[in-house]
Amino acid sequence: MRTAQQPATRNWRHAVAPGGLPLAGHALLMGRKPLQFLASLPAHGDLVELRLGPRPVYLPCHPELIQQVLVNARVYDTGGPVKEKAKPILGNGLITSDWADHRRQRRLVQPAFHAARIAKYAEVMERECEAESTAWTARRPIDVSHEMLALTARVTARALFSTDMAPHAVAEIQHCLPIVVEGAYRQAIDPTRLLAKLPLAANRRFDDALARLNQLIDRMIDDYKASDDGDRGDVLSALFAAQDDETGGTMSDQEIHDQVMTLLLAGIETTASALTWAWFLLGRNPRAEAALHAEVDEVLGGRAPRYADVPRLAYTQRVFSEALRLFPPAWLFTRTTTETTELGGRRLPPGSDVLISPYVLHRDPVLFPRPETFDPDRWLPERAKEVTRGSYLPFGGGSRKCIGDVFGMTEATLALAAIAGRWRMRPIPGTKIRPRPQMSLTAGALRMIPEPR
Ligand code: HEM
Repeated sequence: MRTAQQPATRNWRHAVAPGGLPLAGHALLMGRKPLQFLASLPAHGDLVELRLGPRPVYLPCHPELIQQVLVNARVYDTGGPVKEKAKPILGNGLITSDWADHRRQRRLVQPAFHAARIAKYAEVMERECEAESTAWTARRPIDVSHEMLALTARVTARALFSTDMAPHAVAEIQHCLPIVVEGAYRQAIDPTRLLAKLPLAANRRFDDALARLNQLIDRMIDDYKASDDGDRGDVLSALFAAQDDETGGTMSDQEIHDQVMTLLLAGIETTASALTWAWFLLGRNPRAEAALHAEVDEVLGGRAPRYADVPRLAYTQRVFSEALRLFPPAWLFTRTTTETTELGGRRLPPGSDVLISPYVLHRDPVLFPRPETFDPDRWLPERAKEVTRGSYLPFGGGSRKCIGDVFGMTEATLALAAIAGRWRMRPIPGTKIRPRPQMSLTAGALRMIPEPR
């Protein structure tokens, strides 16, 4: 019998995932229907072994085992083939650095995300959310995915670089980022590593978009260094000002470049995907939509939301938290063991790949009753305290927990409130979307009709 709360001494249940084939293992199942396949595995054990080709990989399904992996970042490092393929794109920044260097980098980048800086970035969020919510035409259908991506690209670009070059940078990022994200994902899942070398139009587009993003970041860095503005209140200024408490060291231009690229790739599509899912879910749940409208009307009384309103937009935040539970943008991430270790009573040799899937965890009926139901009030304080510790991980955990969690939550709360204050987002009957497990768990195009409220 599976239960959520179990003593540490219990006998963990191990299983090999069913359905493996002699050579391919579970690679075909993972390739075809990764979400359904992975979500079926907790029923088999607390730690499930699968094979992707010849390599065994491990999926811890119990929150306690997942915590063990996340908090022990030295033994469970971010390694393996996926990271090697990400390095030419992201360089050596927070996502790609190994354990020892990551600690130093995190000390240097963290100040850019302190509360006082977020308050400054929130001014950009307020402006951009207001601009987005006033740009639509009543009853003219929009692609919500496209709009949310444009919004989060503008917010992130302007929070990173608050200069006169911002409008150009925004357009360039909006154009290049989706191409780079899509290409990076294709490379990440290509076991042959040949795809990237073929003379395909898609590869040329990817190379061009990546080169343009790199040039843009270099120009922003040169521009900052040439100016004597000091602290402009943007992320770039914070990265230049950062000094390591332990060593007194600062970041080189190349390191700053790599962090900026990392922030662009980690911060834009994730928040946009979750916002898109939130609108999709609200469109199918009139009661939740009505509760959102009621809160926004009461707190804002018809004006645009401000950063200071965020704590009072509690239902709005619960809507976003629940969208993150059902459709966590980071649906799968990996760790690789750096030494022999033991997980759930099983010996893992060095170089073992471990998969962490917030999607699997968040849809486990043992952890979340009626897991498929969109119920923002799960996150009411009195109900949220019943949720098993470590079972809700939209932002990961341990020392590599998302550095942009508060940034993303603030941005999403302001975006939902600004739009819900003006519009009712009506679904178009017959519209079918399904989650696309790519770099983020995206929705693809989602057409909805904005109706004035
Ligand atoms: C709703 C939006 C977001 C979600 C769901 C999300 C999710 C995550 C998750 C799960 C991780 C951990 C991955 C791992 O452990 O391997 C992560 C890391 C990271 N995220 Fe986010 N993220 C979001 C928004 C943002 C934003 C807005 C930014 C920046 C502006 C950002 C920047 C980063 C960075 C730099 C890392 C690497 C942190 C490190 O290793 O120290 N994310 N994110």
